[in-house]
Amino acid sequence: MAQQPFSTEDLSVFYGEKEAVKKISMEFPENTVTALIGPSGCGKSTFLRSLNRMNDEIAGARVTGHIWMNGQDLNAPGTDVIKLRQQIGMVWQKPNPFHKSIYNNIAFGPKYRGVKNKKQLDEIVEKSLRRAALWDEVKDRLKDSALALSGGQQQRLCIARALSVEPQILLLDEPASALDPVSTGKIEELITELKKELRIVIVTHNMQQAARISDYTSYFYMGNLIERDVTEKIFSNPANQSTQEYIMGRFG
Ligand SMILES: Nc1ncnc2c1ncn2[C@@H]1O[C@H](COP(=O)(O)OP(=O)(O)OP(=O)(O)O)[C@@H](O)[C@H]1O
Repeated sequence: MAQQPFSTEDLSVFYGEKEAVKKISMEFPENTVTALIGPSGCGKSTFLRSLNRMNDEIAGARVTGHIWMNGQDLNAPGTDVIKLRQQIGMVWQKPNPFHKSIYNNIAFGPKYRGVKNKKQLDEIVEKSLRRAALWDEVKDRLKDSALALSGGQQQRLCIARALSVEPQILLLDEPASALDPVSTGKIEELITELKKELRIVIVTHNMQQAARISDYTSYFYMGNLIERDVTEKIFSNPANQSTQEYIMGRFG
C-alpha cells in the first residue's frame, strides 16, 4: 500500500507553562526508521507521544503546531483520535499486554473496529503474529494468557497488536530497553523487516542501536531539535558540536 506523506510543522508541547518540545518540524520519509536521541528529559518521548495525540491524555499538556498526514492536520480539533491511533500505532518501553489470551490481545483491535467473522479474525491474528516474528513460538498456545510469555515475546506481542489494525506508522518508545540482548536483537531485526511496509519512529538511549537500525537520526536537547540528518552523517560527521559530544558519550 502506498504510504501517505507524514511530517510535523512547528510542533510544540507545553506542560502547564513549560515548553517541553519547541517548534519541531520533521519529515518522516516512506519506508524509513527515524531514531530520536538525546539526554534524559530533552523531550523525545513527549514529541513521540504527540505524534498520535497521546499527550491529549495527560492533564495540563497542550500541543500546538501541525502534524501533517496526506495534507490533513492531525492536530486540528475534530480529528477522530481513535482512528488516528489505528493509523499511528504505539509500543511502550515496558511490554503492556492486556490480561487476556494471546489470541484476544491481537483480535481486540479488529473486533473493536467491527470484524466479527471468526475466520477473518483468525487470519488477522496469524498475519499479525507472523509480521511480528512471533507466530512460530505461540501458534500452539494462542489461548494461553499473554502474561505467560517472556518479556521479549510480550513486546513482540505488543507490536503484533499494533499491527493488527494495519497502521501506517509505528511509534516505539525504547521498545528494547527492558529486554535481554537476544530479545533486543529480535526486535531490531523486526524493525528492519517492518520498515519495508511502514514508517517507524523510535526513541532510544542506545547509540549503537540507533546507528544499526535507523535511516535518520534526530538529536534533541532541552526541547529543541538540534540536528536531524541521515544516520550515517550524524554518527560520522555531525554538524553540531553538542550532537558530537552526546554521541561520543561525553554527556547525557
Ligand atoms: N506528564 C508530565 N507532566 C509534566 N512534565 C512532564 C511530563 N512528562 C514529561 N515532562 C517533562 O517534560 C520534559 C521532557 O520529558 P520527556 O519524558 O519527553 O523527555 P525524554 O527525552 O523522553 O526523557 P527520557 O530519556 O528520560 O525518557 C522533562 O523536563 C520532563 O520532566
